Amino acid sequence: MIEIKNLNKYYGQIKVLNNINLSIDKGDIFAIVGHSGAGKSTLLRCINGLEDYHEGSLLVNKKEVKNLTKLKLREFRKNIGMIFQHFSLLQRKTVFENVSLPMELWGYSKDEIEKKVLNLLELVGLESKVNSYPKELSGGQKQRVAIARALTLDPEILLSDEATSALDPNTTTSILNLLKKINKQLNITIILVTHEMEVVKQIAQKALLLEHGNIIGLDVTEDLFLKPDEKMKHFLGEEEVVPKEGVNIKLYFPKDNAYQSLITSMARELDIDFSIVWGKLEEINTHIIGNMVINIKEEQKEIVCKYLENRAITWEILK
Ligand SMILES: Nc1ncnc2c1ncn2[C@@H]1O[C@H](COP(=O)(O)OP(=O)(O)OP(=O)(O)O)[C@@H](O)[C@H]1O
Repeated sequence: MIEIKNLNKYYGQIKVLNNINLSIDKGDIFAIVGHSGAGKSTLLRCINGLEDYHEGSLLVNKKEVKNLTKLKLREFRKNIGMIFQHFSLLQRKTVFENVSLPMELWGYSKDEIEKKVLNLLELVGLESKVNSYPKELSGGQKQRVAIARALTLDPEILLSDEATSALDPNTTTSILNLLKKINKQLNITIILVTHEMEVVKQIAQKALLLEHGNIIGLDVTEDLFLKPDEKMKHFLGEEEVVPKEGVNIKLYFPKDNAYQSLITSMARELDIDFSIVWGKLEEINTHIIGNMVINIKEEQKEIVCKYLENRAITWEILK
């Protein structure tokens, strides 16, 4: 649905997006992650045609975005809803009026607007707030209004620019659950920009990591977190502190393997002792994944490696 090839974008002399290549399928929930200034919002704005790009290609539904005429661009943007960190609601308008705004601009009839807006407010769980004003709503409720507004024109794509960054963790989870529901029920492709790894873990099926305009990771979310490469570790700020003595082995448990008592059976079968340096289990995109570092004696290295080689498990010796 979205195909980006060798995309470069400059602000003046400064290259802010460097050789971006990625594709997003219909129905995906795709995260663009990075620290401040990485180029996330710029990439999002290139996707909806708000920003121009200088080199490369960006196809949405097989159309090159930068070649769209003004008129076509207006039609194109109708197909892309957007939500923001600070909700962008009009304070003097009620919830109903805020949500109905895009439909009014597009000249829909009063009946169509009323039906659609009430349906959407029900979908986002705000039917009781139809006549409230934004100042009477919590942050989470304001974002629900913004989500309803973004869906009025039946877009195929929803772009979210740090939509949960101003919310507390519980409210964030409830908004992410709403986005998942929308993705499933309406089959809307969701692209979200965030600097929060928790958001990525909770919702994204795939994620792109951006640093200074460069892609430093692009994968299925579980794989990004299951076995992070050096860049990803640095990105996550994870420094592995391990004992200097002996051999440290890191074990990665994929989705369905997390609960297997592999290490206890290994200890029993090989009749060896080892220490667990650290371990953690995490829920990523509804799958449990985990990793663990064990420390063994140098003389046990060969037999343990042999044992692990015969298992369906990923592992590495930490240097
Ligand atoms: N209109 C502009 N003119 C010039 N430079 C810009 C403009 N917009 C963004 N930049 C620069 O481009 C780079 C990428 O900005 P962008 O807003 O895309 O990053 P980001 O990853 O979304 O950051 P944040 O999370 O802080 O919003 C930054 O160095 C920024 O200063």
